[in-house]
Amino acid sequence: MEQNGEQGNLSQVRRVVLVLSGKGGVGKSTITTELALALRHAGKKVGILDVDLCGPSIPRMLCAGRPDVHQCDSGWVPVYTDAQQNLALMSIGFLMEDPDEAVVWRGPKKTALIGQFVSDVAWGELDILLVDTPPGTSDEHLAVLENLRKHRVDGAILVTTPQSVSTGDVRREITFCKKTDVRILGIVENMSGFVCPHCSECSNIFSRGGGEELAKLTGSVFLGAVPLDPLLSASLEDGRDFLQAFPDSATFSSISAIAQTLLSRLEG
Ligand SMILES: Nc1ncnc2c1ncn2[C@@H]1O[C@H](COP(=O)(O)OP(=O)(O)OP(=O)(O)O)[C@@H](O)[C@H]1O
Ligand code: SF4
Repeated sequence: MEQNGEQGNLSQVRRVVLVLSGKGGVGKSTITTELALALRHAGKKVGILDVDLCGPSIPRMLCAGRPDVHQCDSGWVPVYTDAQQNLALMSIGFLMEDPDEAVVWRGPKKTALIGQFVSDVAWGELDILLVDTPPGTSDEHLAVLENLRKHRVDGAILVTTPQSVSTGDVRREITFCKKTDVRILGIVENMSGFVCPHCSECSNIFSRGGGEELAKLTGSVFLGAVPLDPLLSASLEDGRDFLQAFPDSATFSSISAIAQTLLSRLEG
């Protein structure tokens, strides 16, 4: 593919933020999607780069389907999920004919593909690009970092659940960020309490507050907690904008507050 100069495709992207989690299923893609929507509601021009090869779920959450992606002179053209073109998405899933094929790829093939993918999207002007990575820490993460770093990486958000805080997965992420010199913008505790679908009362079915405690212990910032909310999972299944549909919910307030704290961290 014709290139647009060194990392030219990211040259108009003001902030680049990685979203990491110690293990799968903790809601990393959910938090990426909801933060992107909250930032867009706050008037920002946002992009999501979904490099989760083994489970590219963001297109489903944003109801983007499997579009034919096109190339222009400067790279792959992202898919816009809104009429105003304020939320751009590029998923590695768009480029795979068979979504199961990545499972059998060997390490070098994965890292080469990810490296090229990161460099080859024609983002245009963006306030923030959120990068949804695979769970854990791997060579794929290093390939993402190496390629983004030619332009910039402003930091990482770590997503955890109350239970995984105690298993050490998040600590490994923190060590990864420290070793690779990536600024930790903060920790998000997801599935923190359960919102009753009948009365909207939030109950703590698991322990709560572990993310905040971990943030204190490791000298990181606690960005906030998001409850397990059946209305949120239903919205994600339908590809509906939860923040637009439920602006009075406590979950809406939590997500918006996290987005605001993130913005001030990026400015600070
Ligand atoms: N706060 C929440 N409230 C309701 N449902 C949630 C919440 N967070 C995540 N989920 C649901 O949990 C499931 C897993 O979430 P998600 O795909 O975001 O996890 P993940 O960490 O990105 O997983 P992986 O990286 O392994 O693909 C999804 O079906 C999502 O809808
Ligand atoms: S929180 Fe209230 S409405 Fe919901 S299940 Fe419990 S008692 Fe019923």
